[in-house]
Amino acid sequence: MGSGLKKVSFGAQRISIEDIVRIAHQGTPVELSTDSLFTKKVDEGVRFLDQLLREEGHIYGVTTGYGDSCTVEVPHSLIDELPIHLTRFHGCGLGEYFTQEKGRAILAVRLVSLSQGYSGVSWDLLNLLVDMLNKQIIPVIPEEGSVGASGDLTPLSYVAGALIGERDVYYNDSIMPSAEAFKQASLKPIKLRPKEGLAIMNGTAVMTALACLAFERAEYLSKLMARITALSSLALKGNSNHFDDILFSVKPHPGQNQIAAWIQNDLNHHSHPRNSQRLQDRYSIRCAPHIIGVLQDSLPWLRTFIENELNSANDNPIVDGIGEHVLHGGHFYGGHIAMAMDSMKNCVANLADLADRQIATMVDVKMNHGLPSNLSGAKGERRYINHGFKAIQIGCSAWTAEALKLTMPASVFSRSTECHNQDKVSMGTIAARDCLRVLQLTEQVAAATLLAAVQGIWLRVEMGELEKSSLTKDVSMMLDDIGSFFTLIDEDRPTDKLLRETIGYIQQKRWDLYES
Ligand SMILES: N[C@@H](Cc1ccc(O)cc1)C(=O)O
Repeated sequence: MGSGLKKVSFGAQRISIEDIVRIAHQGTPVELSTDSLFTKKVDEGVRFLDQLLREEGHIYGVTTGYGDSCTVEVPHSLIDELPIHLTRFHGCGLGEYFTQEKGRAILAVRLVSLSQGYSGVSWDLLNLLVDMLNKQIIPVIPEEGSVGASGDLTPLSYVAGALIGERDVYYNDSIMPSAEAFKQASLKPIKLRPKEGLAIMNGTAVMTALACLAFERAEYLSKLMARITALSSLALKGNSNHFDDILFSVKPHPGQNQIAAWIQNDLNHHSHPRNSQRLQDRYSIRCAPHIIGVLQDSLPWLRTFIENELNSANDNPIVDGIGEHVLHGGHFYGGHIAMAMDSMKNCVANLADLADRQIATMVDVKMNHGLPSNLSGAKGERRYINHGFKAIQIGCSAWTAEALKLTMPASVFSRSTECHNQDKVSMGTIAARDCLRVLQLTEQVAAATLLAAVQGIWLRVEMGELEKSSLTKDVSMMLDDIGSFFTLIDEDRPTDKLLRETIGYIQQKRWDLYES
């Protein structure tokens, strides 16, 4: 995994969402930049912290307790032990464990923050993070226990713990103590220098990593829902006038117009009606650009929020070694990611609802313009015992309800915690986890609706009501490809494997949608 790919360089360039996604999915190798300003920042940060400690003997988080305990002075003889204690008392994470993929994203995102050069960490620490990513030694991190404002302290303590050889990691297809994995990979755990425990843990890496992974899935879903809408419209003998470019020129949301243009092309709609005789389709077809467009128009600001957080020194205190300042603030606060994730999950769940309404229309003879009940492909007497897409449509109702239920914003559930030191927190990590779950559920509804629309189109062709030759090249190619793993449902059969396969294809972005 990973070898042979172009390395992602940390320290000088801005890192993109796509860089993090590549590292997560493909294990793309990483390296530290040799840029002279970056090198100087790291060198000076380490030097300045040592000097300050020698000359003044007092630095928050180095010679004091943490957070509310900052008034506790730590005797110099115990300073070395302090960061180890930070990693250990935060070892209380619960819940499921993040997958290796997510773990890789988290490691990489923390490395982006530390390689801004404002955390006062050593080359040994940065190099070990790079080695762990390149040798695929990935901390096993529990998902729960972060309020997302004093940083993702608890989950990130599993990164810090792994670096010092005390926690479990995924390595070579098994889970083992990091000390053992390091031995097998000829690496050595580090001894944390003063402030390094805080530097690893005091930031937003977990929520930001999840946000990067969520973004690329949402971006694809937006396009996929445009294609599914076009296919649903074809299956339903819908009215292509609803996506007319003159119509959309009078409402200037660019993302909405992009979605309408894609659907218009898919429907081969090129002439404009003088006075349309056609009836108006239901909102789940007619207003699809207005619904998908909200996500499409949000993608640019979501990207800005996520990538600015990603490329920040989200740590406390900030160590400016060159200017010789230790600056105390709240850069571990994940408010932007919390808002991005709460907003994204709302936009995405609306797509689940949209697709759910489309499949509901296609299976119902009261609304589907002459398609068979439940889209069943059974003929003659066989029709009496076959139920087509009935249960799949019921499943969509369940997945959609679950997605909609999760749209409750997490960011409004701030709780005062840690003896009221952290009296306002972001809950961004909870928002990001919810967002990923909403994405999964929405991909499920999208897969079901995609298959239903394809079945509907095949039935229309069979009924002689749709000419294959009237379809665009892109739509035909996608239909042919889907035909390679999905055959018309005429006799009832279990469809769980087919659905899972289709969801997998969505997550792998199997279809190059609207790229040419
Ligand atoms: N995030 C706190 C530090 C902290 C660390 C660990 C804690 O358990 C609590 C607080 C700060 O920088 O101010």
